[in-house]
Amino acid sequence: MNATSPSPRAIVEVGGEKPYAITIGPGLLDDGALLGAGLRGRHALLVSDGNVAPLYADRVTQALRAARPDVRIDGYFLPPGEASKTLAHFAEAIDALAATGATRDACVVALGGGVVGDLAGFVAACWMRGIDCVQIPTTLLAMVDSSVGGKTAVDLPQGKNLVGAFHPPRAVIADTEALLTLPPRELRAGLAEVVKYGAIRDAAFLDWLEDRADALLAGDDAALADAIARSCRHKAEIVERDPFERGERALLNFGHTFGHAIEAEQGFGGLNHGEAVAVGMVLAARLSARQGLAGEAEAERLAALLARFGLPVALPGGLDPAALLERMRLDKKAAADGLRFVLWDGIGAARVVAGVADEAVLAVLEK
Ligand SMILES: NC(=O)c1ccc[n+]([C@@H]2O[C@H](COP(=O)([O-])OP(=O)(O)OC[C@H]3O[C@@H](n4cnc5c(N)ncnc54)[C@H](O)[C@@H]3O)[C@@H](O)[C@H]2O)c1
Ligand SMILES: O=C(O)C(=O)C[C@@H](O)[C@H](O)[C@H](O)COP(=O)(O)O
Ligand SMILES: [Zn+2]
Repeated sequence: MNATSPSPRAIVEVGGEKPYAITIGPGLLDDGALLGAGLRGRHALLVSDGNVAPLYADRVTQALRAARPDVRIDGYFLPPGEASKTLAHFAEAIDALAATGATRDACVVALGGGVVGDLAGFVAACWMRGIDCVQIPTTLLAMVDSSVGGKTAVDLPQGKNLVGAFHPPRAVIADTEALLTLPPRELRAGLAEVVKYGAIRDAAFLDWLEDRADALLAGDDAALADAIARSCRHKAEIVERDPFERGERALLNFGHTFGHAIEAEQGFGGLNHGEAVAVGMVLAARLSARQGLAGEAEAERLAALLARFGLPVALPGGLDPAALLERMRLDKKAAADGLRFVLWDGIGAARVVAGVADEAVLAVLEK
């Protein structure tokens, strides 16, 4: 590629009441015009974490300053990891917005993985009842899932994402070159959410993932860019029709009733989100088989692909099934009449199922 030819970019449009674009490609972190297009006012708060900020915060700040010298840019950096997605860090970020004098046209710029994106998005949703948020995801998981769709939240010790808001971003800018510094464990975690799209609604995508597994694991740019764009198209199609999870959006929660219970029961310091979702998807597929909805062989095919991606496919030791079941009662799909699970009729065909007996859930957890 020479200096005059533009970098290859994919753009996925997310429609709905507040439409926005997801731009995917290499070198976007230096594109001040693209990054700065989301800034309406004179204040921006760059939210990042202690791993990502030393790698990318200066580059993004410089690109923004070059494009928008009139904007005051301050930073708020979290300690890395799920354990930072708390009300305490939310309050610190809010204090940073107050200190910067952010007006209602200010922008929160989320530079990092899903932890940064969820927390920063929630900060943007709450400051003066809602200001702009530009998502700049730097993990595969954040590029394929968390930066899109406007679910923002922090965790409580009692459970995942229990305090949050729906607040769609103004723009999503995914620089695929950021994946070059991503630790392999985090790349694998992102692949779990990629597999999810195949599992819930696109059997052909699951075939493609099986074919391209080695390339994806090796960090092949073209395979990753393709997987990101395909995943974003799936998520965009769902969230533009059902932004507030009144219906089909719940399918994106496949594996999450189990997964979130695992993360909370481990105090947000055990499996990471993608890993917990991998285990959760296998458990949901096994529960589907137990309920007579799908065959055991399909659950094993899913488990085999996830294992090939180096993801866990069985409950970690030391977790009590009864305690996990209790955790699930705070799942956001649960209602007065009990738990709801996303199960499947087979690969590519997920649906929400109510009325699953506790005994069936415990049997799958104990197996
Ligand atoms: N809002 C949503 O729709 C949605 C969807 C999926 C997941 N989530 C949330 O996302 C979170 C998980 O996100 P995650 O997997 O990105 O985890 P994360 O944000 O903790 O990032 C993983 C690790 O990678 C580091 N990192 C990030 N980018 C890097 C880079 N380019 N180079 C080097 N290191 C880098 C981070 O510092 C961190 O240590 C969970 O809290 C989950 O609940 C939200
Ligand atoms: O966007 C969605 O909707 C999802 O469910 C995507 C999930 O991958 C994500 O982990 C989400 O944060 C879970 O939401 P929750 O409502 O179960 O907290
Ligand atoms: Zn998830």
